[in-house]
Amino acid sequence: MLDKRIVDLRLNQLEDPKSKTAKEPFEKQFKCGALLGSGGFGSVFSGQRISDGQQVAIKQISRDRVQQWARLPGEANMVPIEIALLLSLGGGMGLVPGHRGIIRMLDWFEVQGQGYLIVFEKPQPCQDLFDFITERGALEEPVAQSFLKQVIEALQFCHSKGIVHRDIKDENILVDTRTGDIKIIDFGSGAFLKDTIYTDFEGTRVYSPPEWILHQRYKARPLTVWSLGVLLFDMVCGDIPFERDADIIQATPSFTKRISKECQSLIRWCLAYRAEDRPTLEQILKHPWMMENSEDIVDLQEKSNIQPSL
Ligand SMILES: Nc1ncnc2c1ncn2[C@@H]1O[C@H](COP(=O)(O)OP(=O)(O)OP(=O)(O)O)[C@@H](O)[C@H]1O
Repeated sequence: MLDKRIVDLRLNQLEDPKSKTAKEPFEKQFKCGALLGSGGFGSVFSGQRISDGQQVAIKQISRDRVQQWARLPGEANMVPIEIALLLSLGGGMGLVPGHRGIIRMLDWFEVQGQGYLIVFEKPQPCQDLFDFITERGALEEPVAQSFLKQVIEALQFCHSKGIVHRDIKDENILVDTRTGDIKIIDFGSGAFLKDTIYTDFEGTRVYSPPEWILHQRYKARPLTVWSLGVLLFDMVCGDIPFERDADIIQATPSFTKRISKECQSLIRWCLAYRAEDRPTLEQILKHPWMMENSEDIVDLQEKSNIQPSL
């Protein structure tokens, strides 16, 4: 984890490579606050936009930890693939409309010689789904259904833009604890979508499918659907189904809570051993468990302890 003092120093040393286009430097536009979380690729801080006080999240990425780079159209320099993917997803910068289920990138900056800063919207109040489940325990099935539906709709949008996330898990989903709306974050392990085989993977092993564990090969869509099976199990049981490689390749989840037959059947379908036996995203949305009456959010709040505010 990076020391806050060092980060402050870094923020003070910022140079904006696009200053030719009269863009204000980072430190003139944003104030950096407390550490929100840190992981494989960097650290995320809360912050504020100086012009209007809007709450933001600032992700600091060290150059030496970037695994994948991409070239932006018309630019000579490479950028971390997370920036390229977020630009393709639109929403925050430029004119491309985004999707309500995907976090909006408000801006990004290069820190000369050191790395990058990405500024995101920060829903208020919000909590990542890992913390949400840790605090409240397993979710009621209607709440899990609402979250899964929103995640799938956001993923369909990503796929329609030619992007695969590759690291769907509870830590990468933000919950607006007032409304129950979710947003997918962290495209740092993502890629441009292709129909052929991938042989690289920087996502989370316990969410990865048997074909990756056994052969280090996978296709994007069945990998995504497997991770949704792990996520759905995690939501309704309060923890992930598999910890060890040996359990992943068995592909037989043991339910630790009383879960409806329909929900179990959907989880088992997503966690089919053979990639070709798993459902598509469209088939998941049409599964009988997903078609069960989803109550409106007021009802969800009553059922699930979603708090009016934290
Ligand atoms: N826009 C945001 N608003 C609020 N919190 C956020 C936001 N983005 C990230 N966070 C918090 O910071 C944590 C880390 O974010 P993120 O996953 O993007 O970083 P990372 O370095 O790629 O982490 P990892 O390597 O663990 O995936 C998240 O789990 C979440 O708690």
